[in-house]
Amino acid sequence: MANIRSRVNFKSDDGFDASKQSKLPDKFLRNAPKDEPAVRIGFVSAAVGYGLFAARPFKQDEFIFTEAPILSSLFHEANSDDPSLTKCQLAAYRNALETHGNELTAAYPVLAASHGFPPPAFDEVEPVLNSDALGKFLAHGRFAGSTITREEYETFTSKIRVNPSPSDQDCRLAVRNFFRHYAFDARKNSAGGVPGGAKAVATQAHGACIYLLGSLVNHCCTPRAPRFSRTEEAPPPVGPNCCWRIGPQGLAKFIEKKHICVQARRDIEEGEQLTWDYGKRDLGFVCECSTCRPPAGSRCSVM
Ligand SMILES: C[S@@+](CC[C@H](N)C(=O)[O-])C[C@H]1O[C@@H](n2cnc3c(N)ncnc32)[C@H](O)[C@@H]1O
Repeated sequence: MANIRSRVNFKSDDGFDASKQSKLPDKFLRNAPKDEPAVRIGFVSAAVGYGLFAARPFKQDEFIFTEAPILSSLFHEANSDDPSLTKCQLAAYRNALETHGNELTAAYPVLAASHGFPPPAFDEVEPVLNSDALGKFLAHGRFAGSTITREEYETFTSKIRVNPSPSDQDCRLAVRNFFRHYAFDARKNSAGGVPGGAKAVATQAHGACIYLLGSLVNHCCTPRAPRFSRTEEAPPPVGPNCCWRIGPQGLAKFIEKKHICVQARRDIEEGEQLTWDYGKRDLGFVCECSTCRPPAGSRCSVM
């Protein structure tokens, strides 16, 4: 994918060098995530796109991974039409493309296509998906590659429309939409909620962050409490299995400013998709989660 870097020629600096932030002195590490394969990227469906999957079992409350942002910028849903905000977001994306073009294009092919970069062929993208490239911002926990097959990738990317000659305005709109769906509010002590959430407030001091892996976690609706009698067997666990927080708080002193930390809400099996509840009423997409569409044969526990 050398063509991406050689074609990218933008100048800007969002001033955050994640690679310098990812190592902490041991004294700050309290119960940090284990440094063994934690997550892998996989394909959920053509409608949902990629997702993140457990590469090993996790116990309830276990820390899964901590990751520095690949890019950060300003974001405020209520002011998302403000040209100065979209200008900052575009500059941040272009800046990140210069240094991390291959990873960004592999992780977010739709956004790249809106900037005129067609999805790379599977043979080009597979080494990126399968190497540590997508896990390069992990401070704790390790990336275990991808399970995406050629067929899945090609089916997914064949539906992506490339804008052959995007204007600056096209690019700004695409990046704004991207921030709505992928950015996390990185205010001190933010947790739970939703990437690009309505409460996301961004000023110079509070950036909105995109994470190579963290931003690939999909939404799952929280079911209402299941009703079952004492004699009945408890239904299998459903609903979101993870939660997140950004920045140091509580006992998790190992979390750096602007780093996202992902934690298990309940026991998670190897291979299970990681999800959390975006918490928004208007999600901006038709929900395909396991609560709304339980797998065939499973008992619905939403009452
Ligand atoms: C934060 S991204 C998650 C990663 C995304 N699947 C991808 O491939 O880039 C959020 C986007 O993923 C899709 N998505 C996430 N959860 C979904 C769900 N439960 N049902 C349908 N689409 C979902 C929507 O397109 C949403 O805008």
